[in-house]
Amino acid sequence: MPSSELSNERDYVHGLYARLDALRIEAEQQLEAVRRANLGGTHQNRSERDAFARIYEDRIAQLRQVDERLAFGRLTLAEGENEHLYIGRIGLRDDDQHPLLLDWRVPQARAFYQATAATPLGARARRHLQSQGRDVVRIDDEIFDPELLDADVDSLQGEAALLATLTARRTGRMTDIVATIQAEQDAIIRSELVGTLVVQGGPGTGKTAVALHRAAYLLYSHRERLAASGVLIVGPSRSFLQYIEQVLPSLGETGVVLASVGQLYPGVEALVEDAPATAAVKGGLEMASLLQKAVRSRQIVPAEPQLIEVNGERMLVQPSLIHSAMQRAWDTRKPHNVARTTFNKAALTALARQLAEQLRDHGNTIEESDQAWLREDLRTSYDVKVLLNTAWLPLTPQKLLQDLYARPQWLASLTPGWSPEKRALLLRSRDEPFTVSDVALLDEAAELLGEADTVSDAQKAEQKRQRKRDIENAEAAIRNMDVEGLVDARTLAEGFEAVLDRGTTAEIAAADREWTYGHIVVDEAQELSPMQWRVLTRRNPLKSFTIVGDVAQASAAAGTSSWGDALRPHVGDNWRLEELTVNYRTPAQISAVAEAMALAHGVAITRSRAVREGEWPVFVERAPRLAPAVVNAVRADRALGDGTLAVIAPPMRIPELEAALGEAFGDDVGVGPRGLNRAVALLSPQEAKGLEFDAVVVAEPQEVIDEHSRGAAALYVAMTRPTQRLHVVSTSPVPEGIVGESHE
Ligand SMILES: Nc1ncnc2c1ncn2[C@@H]1O[C@H](COP(=O)(O)OP(=O)(O)OP(=O)(O)O)[C@@H](O)[C@H]1O
Repeated sequence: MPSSELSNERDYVHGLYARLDALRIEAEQQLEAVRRANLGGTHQNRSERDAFARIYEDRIAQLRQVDERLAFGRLTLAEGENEHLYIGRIGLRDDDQHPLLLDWRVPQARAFYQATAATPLGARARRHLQSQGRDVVRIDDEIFDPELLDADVDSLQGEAALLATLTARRTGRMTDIVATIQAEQDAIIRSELVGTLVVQGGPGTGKTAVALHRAAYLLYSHRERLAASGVLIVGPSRSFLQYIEQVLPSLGETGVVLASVGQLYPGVEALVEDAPATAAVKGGLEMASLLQKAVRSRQIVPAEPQLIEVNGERMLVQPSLIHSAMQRAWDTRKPHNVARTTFNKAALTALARQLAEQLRDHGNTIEESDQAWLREDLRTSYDVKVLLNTAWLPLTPQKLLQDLYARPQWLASLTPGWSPEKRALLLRSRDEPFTVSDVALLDEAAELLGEADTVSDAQKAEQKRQRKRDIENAEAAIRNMDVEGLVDARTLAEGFEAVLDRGTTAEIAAADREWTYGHIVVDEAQELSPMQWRVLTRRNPLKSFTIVGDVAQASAAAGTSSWGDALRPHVGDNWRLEELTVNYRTPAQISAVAEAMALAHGVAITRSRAVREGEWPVFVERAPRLAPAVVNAVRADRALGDGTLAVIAPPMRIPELEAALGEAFGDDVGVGPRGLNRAVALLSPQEAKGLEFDAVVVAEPQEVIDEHSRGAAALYVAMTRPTQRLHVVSTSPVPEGIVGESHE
């Protein structure tokens, strides 16, 4: 390759950086000007100024964030004025609005990711630019037009650029892959917004990466539609969210709600997992009808007539009076707490009628106009309160669930077909914290119970009106400040909200159980239980989903082994499937051992092609005592190379390993999500889901398998986390399929 080509690219990219710097300086000056501007002292003016200041600050931050790998590709098109298109992390134009760099998400950039020699999509050649700091250090070309050169085109694009990324050391945080997105991945990222898209692929095939880039792409290309409703990204655990949270800002996207399945019910943060058998029961659809029965059973018609006293007058209330009032409430088909208002009104009217008749019978004159005070007497009567509350008590989801778990007789009366053992799985004391599986049940209960008061509805309506006013104000401010084009009114309005502490769309959405999102991305979706799917479909009535996962990795007891089965109750057969087939994470030697183990244990894995060979074999160590052997394995690994390391062990083994590793490596060791910022993370297979590390030590593999019915899948997950080295340490014979070398 002529070196002048490299120096040409270097010059061009330096030009882009000059433009980037100029834009940043301009934004800094504008920020200064806004801060200095004397807009008068009104509240509105101040919030406008602060919102503008925020926008400039965000813009400056964005321009700084894209400094690394600003431009990474070039497409050569037909000869002419725009022969070369440069692709990068953001779009840049010169002073005459002529494009200098295209944002990776614009339609013209598609060819950069998808062109092949067979279908060049209008491109004659593609060039990958690799940079160090602001300098281009290497270029890789693929030629599609034989006129330019006869070349052997590999099916993986930009091989050198890709391999350089894949072998780079991991930091404990995921990074973006904009520069090296592969064709099969790009097609998924740009797939249309509507409908349900399922992305199936083995470990390390880039499902998470693709899901996050798709979120960024959708927010960019459907901004109008999605900015107001927001995008929800659901992951399996807090550690996973911590791992991915940096990726979206680096893609220029912030208007996204990230939540683990334990955080989907506002106000409850569930961190504890149930034992697998309990999780399986709680995740099953029969819980929906159980909760429905539970609510209904709290609407109680008394068996006997009830004697009450109202202002000295004794009344015998017949069960039929209560039943008729209930019927009126049931006819509304409203949730329990909302229908209760109808019940109370109907019961009070009937009681007032009965009281009036009784008083007349006792010789009093009761006019129509007296009905009002009779009702008031009844409403404030202690006996009436007790009578109506006993029949129809207002309930919270938390209380309903706690009662259900803490009252064995009530549970038994609701579940005549269940065995005592099955019921025992749900029983627990009232003060135990809610678990991850409880979150979907709380949500279901909230749906059945409804809001007891309408204050929140009023608040929501006011929030909506306020948002509309904000947008109108923003439009006016944009006209006044003469900055049309820089920012749209919605973004500025978000700025007002943040400045005035009203919360951004994302914050409001996260706090509102009834919020409906424009799109939901679900990662590790194979782990979701049917009850959890119900929560997500309620949050997404348009059913615009991106669902990524691997049914072979399903290790949760209530997870799924078939997308059709999992999705049928929610979207029927209206979903489309895409598959990813290339493993970018795990070297071939490690994948082969993990796959052999999985196959030997009947796990129906999706085979994938590993993109690279590793430098090391799989290390397998049999030892009499676990903790010292794990410490040795960590030491042996550190001698081979550095980078991030995780010890993945059955939950029961974590305390002894924490003690031993802590003694050997001190503060370098962190347990659970905290470990992601340390040199050595100690995790359960559940916590390791979706993550990756340079090296992994799997402790007691047989115990991982034996732990529950899907233990082999959990072990498969653990063994497919490393990007470089895998060590297996065991005090018992290693499970079938695992072969390797000793450290010695
Ligand atoms: N096109 C690409 N260019 C560079 N790196 C990539 C590419 N695709 C995937 N990767 C990298 O491969 C690794 C695995 O990707 P990711 O975590 O998205 O896989 P996954 O399919 O979600 O895996 P698992 O099912 O095991 O959780 C990540 O480090 C990711 O950045």
